Amino acid sequence: MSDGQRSPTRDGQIVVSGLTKVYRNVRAVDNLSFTVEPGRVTGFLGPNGAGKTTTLRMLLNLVTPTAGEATVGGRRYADLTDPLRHVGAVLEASSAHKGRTGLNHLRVICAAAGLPKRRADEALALVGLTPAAKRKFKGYSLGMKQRLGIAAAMLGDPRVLILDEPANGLDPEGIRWMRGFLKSLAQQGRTVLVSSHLLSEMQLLADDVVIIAAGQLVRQGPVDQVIGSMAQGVRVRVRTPQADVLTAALKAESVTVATDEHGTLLIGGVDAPTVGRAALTAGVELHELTTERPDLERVFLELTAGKADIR
Ligand SMILES: Nc1ncnc2c1ncn2[C@@H]1O[C@H](COP(=O)(O)OP(=O)(O)OP(=O)(O)O)[C@@H](O)[C@H]1O
Repeated sequence: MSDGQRSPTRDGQIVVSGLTKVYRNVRAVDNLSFTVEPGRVTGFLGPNGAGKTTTLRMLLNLVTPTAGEATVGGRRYADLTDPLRHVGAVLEASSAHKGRTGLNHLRVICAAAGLPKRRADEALALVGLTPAAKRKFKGYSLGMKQRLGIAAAMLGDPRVLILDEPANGLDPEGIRWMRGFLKSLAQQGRTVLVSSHLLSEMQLLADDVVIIAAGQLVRQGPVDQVIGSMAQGVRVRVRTPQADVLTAALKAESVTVATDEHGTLLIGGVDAPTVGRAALTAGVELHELTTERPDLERVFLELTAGKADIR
């Protein structure tokens, strides 16, 4: 890596260590520590108000921490000699001068950052916006604005990309494009840190997750491991007009039976064929019998339950 950026920390690795931000009466981020590895997409997840944006802003030196620090490749963002060449960031839907074309918008940034003009054309091509290069920003759709924001972040060909809710407002095709694009950046060995509320999308996109709630770390690790760590894994979902009879029949099998708000039974510790046989033996009519595997959404809701309050 250039600029003598060597350190015991791996190039492109993000290390957040004891990071804390206290506003007047709220601990927005509370002694938070985690690492983000290069070559992987890391989903940064948390309920509303968990402290995700504040953390990302501290990483980018836009907010001063009350305590702790965050480094990229062993250096604080403020200490990077040429930050745009190391870290690209997309914090909110891109804004630009309304009358300026997408290409000119990027050229202005290149000029200000001392980057060659051709990077504007390259970055536009990278996000598929070349056909709209000469169109004015005011005519861009929300999806095109998001792409332009990413193009701006890629101008310095950074090793690390940080995005806050990049899928916000995108249509399904836009979301699919974003997924492929971010995965390809990780495959090139870059570090990709993405905050999002869209848990089903994160399950498709992320290799690792960092889950926070109320400013604190709740869980960190590869998505598969985090899902696999669920106390109750696979469960059987049953709808029946004779829930009491089936529950009594299953008690003998020493299984756990819970009921959701619609009266559907959620049965743990047993497989679907066993439930089906118990129902047949007890003469119970079934309207649904399905095996439910844990997913990121279920894990997230279980891990952050009761911590999603507005602070
Ligand atoms: N500038 C500020 N002044 C005072 N409080 C703030 C400020 N910025 C954030 N907060 C508070 O800090 C907490 C964390 O906010 P933050 O925006 O970081 O959460 P978030 O996880 O990004 O939320 P969301 O998912 O809703 O965007 C919230 O309680 C918020 O009200």
